Amino acid sequence: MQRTMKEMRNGGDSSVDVEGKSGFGGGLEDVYGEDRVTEDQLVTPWTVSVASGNTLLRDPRHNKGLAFTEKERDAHYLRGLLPPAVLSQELQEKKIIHNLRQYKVPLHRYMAMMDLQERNERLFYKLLIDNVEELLPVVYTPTVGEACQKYGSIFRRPQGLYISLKEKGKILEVMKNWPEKSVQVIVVTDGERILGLGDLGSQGMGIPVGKLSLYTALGGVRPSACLPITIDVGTNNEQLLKDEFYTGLRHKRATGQEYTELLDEFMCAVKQNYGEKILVQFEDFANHNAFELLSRYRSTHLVFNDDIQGTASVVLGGIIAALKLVGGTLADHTFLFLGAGEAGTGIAELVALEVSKQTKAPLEHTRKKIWLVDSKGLIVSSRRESLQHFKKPWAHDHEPVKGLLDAVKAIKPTVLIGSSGVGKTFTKEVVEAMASFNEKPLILALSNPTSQSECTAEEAYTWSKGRAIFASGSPFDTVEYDRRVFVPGQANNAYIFPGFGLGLIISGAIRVHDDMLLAASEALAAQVTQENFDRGLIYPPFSNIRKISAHIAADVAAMAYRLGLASHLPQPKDLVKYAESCMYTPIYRSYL
Ligand SMILES: NC(=O)C1=CN([C@@H]2O[C@H](COP(=O)(O)OP(=O)(O)OC[C@H]3O[C@@H](n4cnc5c(N)ncnc54)[C@H](OP(=O)(O)O)[C@@H]3O)[C@@H](O)[C@H]2O)C=CC1
Ligand SMILES: CC(=O)C(=O)O
Ligand SMILES: [Mg+2]
Repeated sequence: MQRTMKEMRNGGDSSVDVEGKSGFGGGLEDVYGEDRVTEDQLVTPWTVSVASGNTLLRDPRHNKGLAFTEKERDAHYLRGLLPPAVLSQELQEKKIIHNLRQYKVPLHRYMAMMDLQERNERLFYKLLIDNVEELLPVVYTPTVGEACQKYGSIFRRPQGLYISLKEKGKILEVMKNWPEKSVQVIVVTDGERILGLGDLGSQGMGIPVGKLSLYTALGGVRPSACLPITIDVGTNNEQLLKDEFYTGLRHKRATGQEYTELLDEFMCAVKQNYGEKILVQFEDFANHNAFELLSRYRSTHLVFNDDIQGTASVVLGGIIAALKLVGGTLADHTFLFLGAGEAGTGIAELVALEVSKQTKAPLEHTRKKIWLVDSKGLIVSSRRESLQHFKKPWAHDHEPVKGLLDAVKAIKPTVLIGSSGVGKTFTKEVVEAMASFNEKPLILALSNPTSQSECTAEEAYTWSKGRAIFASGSPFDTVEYDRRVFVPGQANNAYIFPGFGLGLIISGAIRVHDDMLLAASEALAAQVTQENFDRGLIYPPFSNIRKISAHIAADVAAMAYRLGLASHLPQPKDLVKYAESCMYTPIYRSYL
């Protein structure tokens, strides 16, 4: 139904003249009952369909704040609703970054960024893209971890879609409540393993929201195509269950059939609502569900587990690049992991796969140079019977070894990878041992957030006497040691998933294949320049991430075509250019 502008401004009812009528307490008449209505009275919430005037200013997707031009102010009933000054997007950006820098507490910066995202989406993304190295630690790890821990008390406006056990049997209906119809990527969590912080239940929503912000900022996927979802089956976090501000279901986690049925209904609804090619990224599920979900849905849906597969791809990319610094081929190296869960075994398997492809040796053989330590010690064959299925391939013949230090001394790895979620586990003795038999030990402390990092950059460089090649999951500042400046890299799946997802979307891929992960690793490694290597880096700087993502997307898409998994035909000639041309840019549009 077409409405006049006056109707829209008056809330749609042309018979109501709001102006001039006095009401309660000396103000205007409470025409819509907003002041008097109680929760028991029924009121229909509704909104106008054409954004103009105040509605336009309150619509984050279209709001430009003071950047609305004089003509736009006239055309869209904005006169008087804004102060007279007209500010360019660049000037707005300058003001916001200045304001952000005044906040000394990282969580306050996070909240200011979330407010901006809810107020002016394009300005939020422009700011994030133009200041990516500065703002990534704010909207992503480490600050997003603290935000999730405190989500209940900082919660203002809901972001993303909540699907809880209460919605069982009507998930498709719930999904239809989401306002966007052309969704291409869903990031979903059930909140059970949020970074290295454990079970945060429904408060895990910060993670899909943060990851999808990166899909847009780093990978150029349109914000309207991104849907963050949290599945709430309860929480086993006693503190949250007692917290009066907790936002989720207040009972223990559902497991077994109840859990499986809910997830199954969810996965069916996703396809019914958004079609065959919707990408579902599983994020921060506990490992007892993560492997199972991936294997259940990988042959029926376009699914990707970021913690298992994205992490594997980013770490393999870093190791391939690091060979330029440490020497040898991938097959020459020996790997030891602290942590044998999603990240640890995911990386281990992809490294073994790449070595197998390079050397033509069978996978069972290439796994032999990869060792993992879990909370019970080195994974060895005598433990095989009691091991979870994803650890079994790594149970090699060796006498039992309890702690990490003894494992390092026994295995003598050239590459040490932390994926335990437990901070401070790469002790001085461990790093010194690595440096005692490696000229350039490669040390990756992947656990997030910073508090859970296996060691700091400073510790890695100092304890190895400046010889370690180091990267970590959460960022560390540069370190000065022995009058040299060391720049630690960030080994984080944020390098991979935005470009990887873009590659799947632009090729119309219908399934994810391991060869696509290998293609992404190689594309990432190829982006490391000699200048980066000269500074000891094994990852390119995040400031180039859009270009990096375009290259990753192009190579992932090329692999999708090669494997016959692409449905977007014909294949574009120049996939890098095509990927770039598909990327969302957040500059303001003209509304004239
Ligand atoms: N940098 C990045 O891009 C990424 C980083 N991560 C980080 O990696 C960490 C682990 O994630 P994920 O693999 O999914 O978690 P999981 O829970 O799947 O695995 C954790 C593993 O660590 C082991 N572990 C726990 N405590 C100790 C200990 N004290 N000593 C030795 N081993 C221990 C566990 O042993 P057991 O099996 O015996 O319980 C388990 O094998 C998290 O901090 C996460 O933030 C994850 C994904 C990406
Ligand atoms: C980075 C990431 O995905 C994690 O720490 O879980
Ligand atoms: Mg994760």
